[in-house]
Amino acid sequence: MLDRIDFDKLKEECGVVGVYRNNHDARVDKLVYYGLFALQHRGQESAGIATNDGDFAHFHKGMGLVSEVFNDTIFEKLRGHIGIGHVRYSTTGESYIANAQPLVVKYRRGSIGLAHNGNLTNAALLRERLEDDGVVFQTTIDSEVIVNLIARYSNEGLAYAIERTMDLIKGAYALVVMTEKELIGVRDPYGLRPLCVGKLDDGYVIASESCALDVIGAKFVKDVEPGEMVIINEKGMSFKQIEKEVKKSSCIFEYIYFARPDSVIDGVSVYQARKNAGIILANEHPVDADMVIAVPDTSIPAAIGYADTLGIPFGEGFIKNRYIGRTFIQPDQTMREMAVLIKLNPMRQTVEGKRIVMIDDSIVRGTTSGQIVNSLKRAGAKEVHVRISSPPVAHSCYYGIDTPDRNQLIGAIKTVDEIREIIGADSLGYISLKGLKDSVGIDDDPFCHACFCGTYPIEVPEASCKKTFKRLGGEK
Ligand SMILES: O=P(O)(O)OC[C@H]1O[C@H](OP(=O)(O)OP(=O)(O)O)[C@H](O)[C@@H]1O
Ligand SMILES: NC(=O)CC[C@H](N)C(=O)O
Ligand SMILES: [Mg+2]
Repeated sequence: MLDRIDFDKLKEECGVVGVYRNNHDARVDKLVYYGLFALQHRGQESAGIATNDGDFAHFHKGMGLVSEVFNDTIFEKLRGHIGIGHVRYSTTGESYIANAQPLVVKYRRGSIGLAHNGNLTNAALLRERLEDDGVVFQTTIDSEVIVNLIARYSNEGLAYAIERTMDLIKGAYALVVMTEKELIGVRDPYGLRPLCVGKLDDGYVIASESCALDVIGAKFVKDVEPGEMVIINEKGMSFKQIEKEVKKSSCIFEYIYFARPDSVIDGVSVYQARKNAGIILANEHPVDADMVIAVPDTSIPAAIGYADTLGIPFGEGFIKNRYIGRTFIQPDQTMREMAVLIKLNPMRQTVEGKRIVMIDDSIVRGTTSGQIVNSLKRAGAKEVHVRISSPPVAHSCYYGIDTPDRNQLIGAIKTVDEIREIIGADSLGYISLKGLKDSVGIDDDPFCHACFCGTYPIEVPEASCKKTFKRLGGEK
């Protein structure tokens, strides 16, 4: 049997988009599609679009990339002036078609479509309670708990149902929810996952990142605030603050790695935050070298900031094969070891004989750094100094990043010097947590940085981990 290598270790986060057009004869299918296309970096396992024409819901979901899942025949049936879409990276429940989103449920009041980015920390418990009440689940994802609760409370309208549901669900969620009449977006009270709103000439868009608004010609209106709901219907767009009690704790990893650099999240340009991190990293860990290189693509802005600050030329040290998908079929163990090289090939022409500073955004298991430092040396680099624009990842995330068990996190089990030795670097420096926070530059530390410091904004009961869900779902 062929072996599969997972190239995307912590890559994705799920992306959501919702579009509402005032004219009931207008269609949203292509707008949702292009919005999802812009959010593809957030999830590559499955993609789906659900629309509503005012009377009926239509949907299509499939495994793979947005471009692989949809075609003209499928668009034919995705009629309607309201629509939502989702690209998935699984956090609770396996990656298979039944777990693809959006979820669409039909019941006596009509239909509810829901797309979720994030991860609930009490889904297992809520699911058990719902099952005790006779609810039957069709998927093993946490998001189905949310849609069930919304349906249960929907006798007084969608906004009320979501509000009631928010009293019960805990954890990370940025949702877009749709009925025959309206589109609602909501961000959890901690604001763990991003969500923003834009305006079209004839309607509105809600999306995980502002880059999705740009591609469909929507004008950015605002970020949805933590605990805030945006309600879009025939009366226009309105906002309602649901919860204010907790301290904002948005995921700082969005700035480091997840989000696209052309997005602006909570008023901060992701590109600028990454570049600032490079500048701060240069001040915290300078080194005498001939060339600064990035591990493409995420760390390019940080590498530019680092190079500019120390007056060292920035160069291209790797060529990235852009055609590698989520998994790569490997014939044998020897090829397995070449996996990272297939993705990132060093440029002998630029690195040979030079003292190189290699900037990457993070070290999680240490696989990438270990293999590419080695490959740079084989390509003739005289010295390789590694600088990382985030602190050591030493704690698992329960809010939507698929970081492995703690004992697989190299930052949790090894010292910086041990890691330097393991990856074969001549020196290794990580940005400090303070430096990272300063790079984003928002006062009062409105971030979750539990993966670095181990302080979790929301309690994480053992039973809520995804393994429990896999068991509940009877999966392998
Ligand atoms: O220490 P590791 O376990 O190797 O994880 C860290 C690496 O993973 C990510 O890259 P990834 O290859 O997932 O995606 P990218 O090409 O978008 O940077 C990240 O940018 C680091 O390069
Ligand atoms: N990465 C995510 O946001 C995942 C959403 C949801 N928990 C799922 O597994 O489908
Ligand atoms: Mg990388």
